[in-house]
Amino acid sequence: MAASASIWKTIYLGSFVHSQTLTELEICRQGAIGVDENGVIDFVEKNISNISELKSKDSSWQDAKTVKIPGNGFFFPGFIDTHTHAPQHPNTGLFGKTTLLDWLQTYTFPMESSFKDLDRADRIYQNFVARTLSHGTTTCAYYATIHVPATNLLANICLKRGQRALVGRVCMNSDLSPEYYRDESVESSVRDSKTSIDYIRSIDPAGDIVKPIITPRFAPSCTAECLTAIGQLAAQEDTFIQTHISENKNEVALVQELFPTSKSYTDVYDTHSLLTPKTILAHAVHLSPEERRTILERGSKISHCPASNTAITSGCSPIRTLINEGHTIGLGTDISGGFHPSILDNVRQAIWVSRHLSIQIQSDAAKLSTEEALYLATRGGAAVVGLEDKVGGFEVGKEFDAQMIVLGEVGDEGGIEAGPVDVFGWENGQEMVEKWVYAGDDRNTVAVWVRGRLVHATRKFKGAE
Ligand SMILES: O=c1[nH]c(=O)c2nc[nH]c2[nH]1
Ligand SMILES: [Zn+2]
Repeated sequence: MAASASIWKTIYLGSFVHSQTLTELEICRQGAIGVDENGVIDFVEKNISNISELKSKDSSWQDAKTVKIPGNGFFFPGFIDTHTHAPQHPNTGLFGKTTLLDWLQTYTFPMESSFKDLDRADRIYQNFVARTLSHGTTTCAYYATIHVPATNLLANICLKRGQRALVGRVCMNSDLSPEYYRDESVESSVRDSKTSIDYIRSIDPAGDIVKPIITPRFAPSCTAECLTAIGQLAAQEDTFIQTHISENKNEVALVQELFPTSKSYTDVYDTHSLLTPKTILAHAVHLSPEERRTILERGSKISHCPASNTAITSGCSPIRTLINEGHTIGLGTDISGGFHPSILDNVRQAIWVSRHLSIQIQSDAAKLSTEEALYLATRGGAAVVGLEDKVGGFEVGKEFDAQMIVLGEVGDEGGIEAGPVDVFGWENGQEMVEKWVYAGDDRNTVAVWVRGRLVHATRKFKGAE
C-alpha cells in the first residue's frame, strides 16, 4: 500500500500513555483513539466503558475497525530518532577502545565506502529500516553516505516501508577522509547533494514521509569553501541541515587547528550559515556557555546520543543544563558510535548518563527522570525534526504515529516469549511504564503505525487481530 493511500477508520482501544509536559506523563487506562482515513486523530476519549456506545454517538464511526491491546499494555507515541547513520548498521557493537577520530578511520570510512555497491546498500538499508521500525521508531533522521544512488535508495525504502525520514547524502571533501571515500571537489559535493535533494522531493513532493536533509558530516570533514557552498545550498533549497558538533575533546582541538580564525566550533557553523532553526546538531557534549547561547539564538536543535557518547568515550553531555537553558532536544541512537538501534535503550542510556553526572557533581540536580527521558524520545524529538504539530502525542488533529506495547504476565504461557518484563497483576499504569522503560525491548513492541498505517507487527499482534 502506498504511504499516502487512505486507510480504514480505526478505533484504538485500551490504555494509552504520552507526555503532557517535560515532567508529566498522561496515563489513561480506558482510552479510545479514533483515527480517520487519512491517519489523523479525530477523537480521544479518556474514560470508555462501552465501545458500542461510543460508535452510536457518531454514526460515521459505526463501521470503524477496532484494534484492542491483547493483555497488559498501552499505546505509546512512536519514537523519533534524531540522529543515526544507516550505512554503519553492520558495524553496530564494534568500536573496541577507539575514540572518535581513530574510530572513523578504523571502522566507519571503510564500511561507508562500500555503499557504492547498490545491491549491498539495498540489503543493509532494508534490514536497518525494518530494524528501527521494529523498535518503535516512526521517524528517523538518517545520514547515508556520499553516494547518490544509495542515498536515494534509502529514501525509497523509507517511503515504501512507511517510516518518516529525513535522508541526507553526506558531504565530505577534506583530506581527513581517505581518498577512496570523499567528495572530489566542492562543486561535486554541492551537485551531488542537490541531485539527491531533487530526487527525494520527486518521490514525495509534499514531504509527508521522506524529506531531504543537507548533511555536512562535521567541520573537520569539509573545507571552509565547501561549508560556504553547502550553507548557500541549504538556504536556496530551504532544507533541514544535520551535522555533528563538539563530541570529543580531540575533535574540538582539531577544529580549532583547521579553522584558526573562528572563535569556536559553533562559530565555524555559524559563520557558514549552517545554524538555522532547521539545523540538527548531534552530541553538543563540550560546548562553552557562549556557544550554547549562539545555538539557542539561532534556534538550532540538539540531538543527544548518550549510548554513543559512552561507547566511544566522548563524554557526558550536560543535558540538565541544556534543558534549563531552553534548548530543543531529542534523542539519537547514532549507530554505530551508539551500539543499539533502539530509542527505548537510549532513553535508559540518557538516564544513566545523567546519573553518572549526578554522581560526579554530588547533586541530584543533573538526574533525568523517566518522564523527562520519554519526553525527549517523543515530543522533544518531534520538535527537533520540525514535526511537533504532527506527531509526538495523542491529540485531535495529530497524525497517529504509535506503537502498541504489550507486557507479559506471570502465569501466562507466552509470558517468557512476550519479552523480558514480568507483570504480576498489581502494577498501576506508572509502574507498567517504568518496567517497560527499564527492562523492555522490541519484543514488547508488537505493532507500529505511521499516519495510521501499520508498518510493523509481530506474531503476537497478528494473532490477536
Ligand atoms: O558519532 C559520530 N559518527 C560519525 O559517523 C561521525 N562523523 C563525524 N563525527 C561523527 N560522530
Ligand atoms: Zn553521528
